[in-house]
Formats: sequence, structure tokens, C-alpha cells
Amino acid sequence: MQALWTRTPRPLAQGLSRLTLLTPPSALPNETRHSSSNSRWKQRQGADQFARSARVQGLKSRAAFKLLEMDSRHNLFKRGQVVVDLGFAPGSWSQVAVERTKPGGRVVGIDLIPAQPPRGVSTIQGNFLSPRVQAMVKQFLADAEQRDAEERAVLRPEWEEGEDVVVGERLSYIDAERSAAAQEGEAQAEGKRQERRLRLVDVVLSDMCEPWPQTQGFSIRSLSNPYTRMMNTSGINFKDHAGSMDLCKAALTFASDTLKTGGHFVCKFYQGAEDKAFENLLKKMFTKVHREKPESSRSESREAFFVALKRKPNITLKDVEAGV
Ligand SMILES: C[S@@+](CC[C@H](N)C(=O)[O-])C[C@H]1O[C@@H](n2cnc3c(N)ncnc32)[C@H](O)[C@@H]1O
Repeated sequence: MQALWTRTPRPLAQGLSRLTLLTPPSALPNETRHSSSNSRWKQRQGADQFARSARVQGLKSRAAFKLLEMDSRHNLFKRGQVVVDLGFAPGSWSQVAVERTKPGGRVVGIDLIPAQPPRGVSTIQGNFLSPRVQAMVKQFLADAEQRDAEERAVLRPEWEEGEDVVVGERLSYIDAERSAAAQEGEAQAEGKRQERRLRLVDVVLSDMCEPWPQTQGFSIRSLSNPYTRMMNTSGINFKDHAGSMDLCKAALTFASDTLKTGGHFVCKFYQGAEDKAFENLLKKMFTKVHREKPESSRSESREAFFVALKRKPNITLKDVEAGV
């Protein structure tokens, strides 16, 4: 089967644009991917092709191809979007997001370990499981939005300022809000308004997986390539699964607070007993939910991805958990 991104090679803008992202699949002849004998060796060769191709294309890791494939299937990105990339390091998903949301997009990456921010990405170092770090990310997004709003106000052409139609629209919106508030009670309505004001994000990505203690490679002391200094899985299926579900839950809680209606959520998980329950949560909050195992994801790995599309209006994770 041809990989999807070979059929729809939406060119990445500048920088990566010259690199059509065709290399990995076309460099993987069919017999390499679907052979009968010596398949382990051939699989490794295939994986190396993704890694080599990432290097050639200036991508920080082969993980980029997983996101490109999911984007090619589901059209996750549009220009001007706000994207939060949880567990961004070393940064290839962020690179893809920057290119796909140009011009006017904003990409914010968070990671436990120190890593060089990819060009065009704002990054925060911290443990995303910490509520303080999550609050910091929300504050960063709100501040950035505020700065943009101020900039837009300054740049607004003078002739627009006195336009009745704009003022009229705003007033009718406020009127609608007032009548809703009258029904729900002012305090409750204010709470809802605050909640909605935080929903500034179009796409939440999480490729987080719990880093396990380093056992080798201590001689590499490089901030620019921290990825090689850690293991991403313990090799113990239950442990990897449980750790990944905690990270997925943290990512979804954040998405519940920050995703716009219609926004998308992508998260990596290690398959196991609890993933079905998580999928059911997603189905209540999003219009469509897919399980993905991209071709560039190693077949021997239990990693897979949920791609949850189009957040439904007026439903939060708390509502879902409370059975509302
Ligand atoms: C597989 S890597 C991500 C690769 C990345 N998507 C890319 O394309 O370059 C997983 C990352 O998740 C990060 N991570 C794991 N747990 C985390 C946590 N609790 N908070 C923040 N980052 C975390 C790890 O430090 C690691 O850098």
C-alpha cells in the first residue's frame, strides 16, 4: 500500500518546502516493507529510511512522518492556527505544525527535558503532569492572544473604527450573552464566559511518553540532541501503557480547557486494557475519533495514536466524567 503522504504531498512552506516528504515511502520498495523472509532486518532498514529521510529533510526526528501521515489523512492543520505540542522534543512535530500553519500560526511546545526550540516555536520546559506547568502554558496562550488582539486593534484601518455594523454586531452579541446570563444566573454565566475565553487552541498534539532513566550514552552532553539521551519506553508493556494513559489524560484535561469548538486532539498511547475507556471519553467530546498506527510507527511497537476531530460545542471532560 502506498503511504498516504505520497498521494497528497501538500508542500511544506519554505525551508521544508523544497523537500517534498516523498522520500521515506518511495525509498521503501514494497518488498522491503512486506517481505516474507528476513523481515526483521528489512523492517529495520525501512525504519532507517525514515530516520535518514528526516535528517536529509532537516526534520529533527523520524516522528515527523507519523504526524504528516495523520495530517494527510485528516487535514489537521490550517494556516493561522494555534497549536500546542505536548512532549515536543526534539521538535519534529512542532516543525511540521509551524510549516502547516504558516502564515500567522502559533506553535507552543512543552517538554520535560531541555531542548533547542525549533525555529518559529515558543517552548516551555516543565513536567506537564504538574498543574503549575499547565497553568503556565494557559497563561502564556492568554498573554499571546492579548498581545495579538492589541496589535490587531493598532493595525485596524481608521475607516473601520466607526463602522456601525461592527458595533451593532458586538452589541447584539452582548445582548445575547445578557439574556443567557439572566436565565442561567450571572455568576454561572460569568464562569462559562471565563471558560470559553481560555479556549484559544485549534489543535492539541501529544506525543508524550514517559522517559525512563538513562542507562547509557552518558558521554553525550548535548542540548541540541537530548532525544538520544533517554529511553522512551521501559519495555514492560503494562508499565508503558499505564504511564501513557496518565499522560493522555493530562493532555485531554488540558484540551478540554483550551480547545476551541471544532478543534482537534491527537495523542500517542501504548495499547492496553485502559485505552478503550479513554477512546469512549474522546467519542463523547469529539465528532469523530480514529485509532491510527502510521506506517512510520515501528510495527513491533505497541504505540498507536488517537486522532479526535472537531470538538463538540458545550461539552467538557468534567461533564463527560460526571455523566452529563
Ligand atoms: C517521543 S518524544 C516526542 C517526539 C516529538 N513529537 C518530535 O516529533 O520530535 C516524547 C517526549 O515527551 C516528553 N515527555 C514525557 N513526559 C512528559 C511530561 N510529563 N511533561 C512534558 N514532556 C514529557 C519526553 O521528554 C520526550 O521528549
